[in-house]
Amino acid sequence: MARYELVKRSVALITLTNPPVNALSSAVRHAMAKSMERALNDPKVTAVVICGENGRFCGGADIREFAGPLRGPPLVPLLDAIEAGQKPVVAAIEGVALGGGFELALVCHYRIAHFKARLGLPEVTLGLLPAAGGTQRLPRLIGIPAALEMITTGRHLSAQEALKLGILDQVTEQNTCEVAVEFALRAVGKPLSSRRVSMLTTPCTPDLDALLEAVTMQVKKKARGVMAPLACIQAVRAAATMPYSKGIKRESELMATLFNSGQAQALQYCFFAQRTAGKWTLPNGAQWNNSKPREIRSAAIIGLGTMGRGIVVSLARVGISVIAVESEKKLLETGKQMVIGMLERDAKRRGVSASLNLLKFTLSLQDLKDVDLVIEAVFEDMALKKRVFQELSKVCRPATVLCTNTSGLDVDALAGVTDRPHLVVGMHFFSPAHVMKLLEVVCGPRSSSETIATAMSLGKRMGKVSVAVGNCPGFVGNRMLKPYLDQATFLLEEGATPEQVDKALEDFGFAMGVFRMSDLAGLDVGWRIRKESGLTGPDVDPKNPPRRRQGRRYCPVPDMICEQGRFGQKTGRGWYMYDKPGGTNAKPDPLIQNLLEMYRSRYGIQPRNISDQEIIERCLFALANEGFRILEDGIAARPEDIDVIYLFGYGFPRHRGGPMFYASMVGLERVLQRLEHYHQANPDVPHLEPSPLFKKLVACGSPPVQKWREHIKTMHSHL
Ligand SMILES: CCC/C=C/C(=O)SCCNC(=O)CCNC(=O)[C@H](O)C(C)(C)COP(=O)([O-])OP(=O)([O-])OC[C@H]1O[C@@H](n2cnc3c(N)ncnc32)[C@H](O)[C@@H]1OP(=O)([O-])[O-]
Repeated sequence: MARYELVKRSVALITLTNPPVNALSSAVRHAMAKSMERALNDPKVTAVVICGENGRFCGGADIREFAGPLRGPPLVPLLDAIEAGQKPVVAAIEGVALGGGFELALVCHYRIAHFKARLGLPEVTLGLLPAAGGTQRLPRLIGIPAALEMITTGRHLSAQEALKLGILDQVTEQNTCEVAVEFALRAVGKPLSSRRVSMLTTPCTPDLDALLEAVTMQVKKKARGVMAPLACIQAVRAAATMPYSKGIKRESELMATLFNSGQAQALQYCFFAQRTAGKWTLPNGAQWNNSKPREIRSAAIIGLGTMGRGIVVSLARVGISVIAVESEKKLLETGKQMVIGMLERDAKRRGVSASLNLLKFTLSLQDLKDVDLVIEAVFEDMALKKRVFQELSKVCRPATVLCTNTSGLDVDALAGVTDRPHLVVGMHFFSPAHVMKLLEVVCGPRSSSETIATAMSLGKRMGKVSVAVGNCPGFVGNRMLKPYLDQATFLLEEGATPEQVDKALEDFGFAMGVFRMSDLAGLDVGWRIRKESGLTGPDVDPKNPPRRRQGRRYCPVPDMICEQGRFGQKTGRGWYMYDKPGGTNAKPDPLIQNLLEMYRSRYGIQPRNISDQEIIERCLFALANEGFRILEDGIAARPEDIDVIYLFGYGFPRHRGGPMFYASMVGLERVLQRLEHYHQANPDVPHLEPSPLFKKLVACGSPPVQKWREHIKTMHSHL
């Protein structure tokens, strides 16, 4: 857990050995404490160097240990003892120094880092604050403004930036440990008092109150309802206004409040859920660590609409050659100009040169004969997509992987028209594809494990959070959206307004309420799908009772809105009104208010006051209920996968953990009761009927999310 060696006859080299990130587990803290004691007591030792094995200094406290009681020596006294020691201690930072790892570096008297190292205090992203002295030492070292920014955002710094800020003493391109040992030898005998960061005086910040106020407003706006950044600000204020001994107490009080909060649990759950999602597994035993992905050097995108353009950019910026195909010259030219502009802006932002030489634009599918992988991103029309896949079968070499970016159509039906169903897989990107992190990899029943591995690995390479899901209408994300959207429109019928529903959801933490989000996405897509499935339009049987379709409650208000040409932001009118087509500033529209009033009076609906609690319960419990059905049907393998999809694709607030985690935090029994209550009032809304899996989990005593998998026995796993 920590290796102790004597090098150059007088330097104690202490190496943290806790792969993969040398987290400060209880065993590591114990070994560190013993090693430090030995170094400080050994007269042969004149200086100490601390480093981490496998090119990684330290990833911080062991997050897995947060769930249980504290075992082993606490971190704070251990760090204090290092700083107070009479022999110079040098941190040799390679890879990462994050969280407690960064705080460990801060108590060392000197810090040397490899030029590729990254440093930071990401505790805030886990719902915590740097409570091993970080909030008190860092402001003393680099001043309040820079420390505040680092601590409240959790941003990782490059070694060069850390050097400029005065965090590091030296950055090296050579072997960091060897450089640190030489440095330590030179430091022997030099006075240490000015190197003990806790003894420094925090540099004075003019207009401290105004700065703290401005940052407070900023974090409140960015992360509505999130506690940790606010606690971080209070802790940093203590560094500016209190002596170290008092500041450290304040830091620890604030940490205690955060540590036991539901928000910290949710955020830590998200950290692990994101990593769990990458570990896909199929019933036949194939999984992430035994299936080899194909190497993808070249790809083709068919269709240069919004999605296609974003996908081209995502591929080209990670160095993959892309052939972009359109059906008409004009569309090709427009798409080309837009892609080039997007790539140039992206490259400028990242300070690199745009990889335009990787792009080729063509009108001919014949040009795709040698590519490794194709992603079809044409209009959402099954007949059109089938034609494209048939054509691809003829044109592409037999080993080319064929992917579809459909947002909900049957991937296996497309596989069926090709000569290689095993090489067909869904890659469902989210709009805008070069920005949104989520990728649903849709596994058809015939997709081979190698094909799935290839799509998952390509997603990772593009910086996406990829989640493997089964093939059913809407897959996971869009399938769950239906009950959520239905509940929102039913609430309008019953007396709510779009702005009231949105406000309740935004106060809950969503970046955007459901109606604002629908306006952004465009209302016409859903309208077309409803028309195609006979829910609205001329094909609806006139004998259908009003507000009912296919034996279920149905709200026609979204259709009425579309019939007026209100398709959302793009037409300047939707659930809200905007200054102009393409405008983003949503304002409540009196016309919508009138429409709702007329609609209610036409159907004799007496509007009632609807509480925010009812809005949240009906929208989010219906969402989670569909998640249980998805687990039952084997479309998602784990609740973590569903949560990750909602966090990265649908703006679900991270500090609530995702719909499934949120349901477990509220208490499954309570959610079940509320769903039963709403279902009784709406027996014609099947989405409100609690799923059998949900009831089973409650009957089993509502186990924590991580244990649900043991209770899920799907008849047919689609994964
Ligand atoms: C009083 C105390 C105050 C201090 C508080 C803190 O320090 S709070 C902490 C502040 N520190 C942070 O917030 C840093 C959190 N960590 C990271 O940001 C990244 O892991 C990374 C940048 C270190 C490496 O990225 P990468 O893409 O190369 O690798 P990867 O991300 O895939 O991880 C590999 C494996 O390591 C696991 N694991 C990782 N870290 C920890 C941990 N601290 N603990 C336990 N486990 C950890 C991770 O789950 C995964 O496990 P799996 O799935 O294989 O079983």
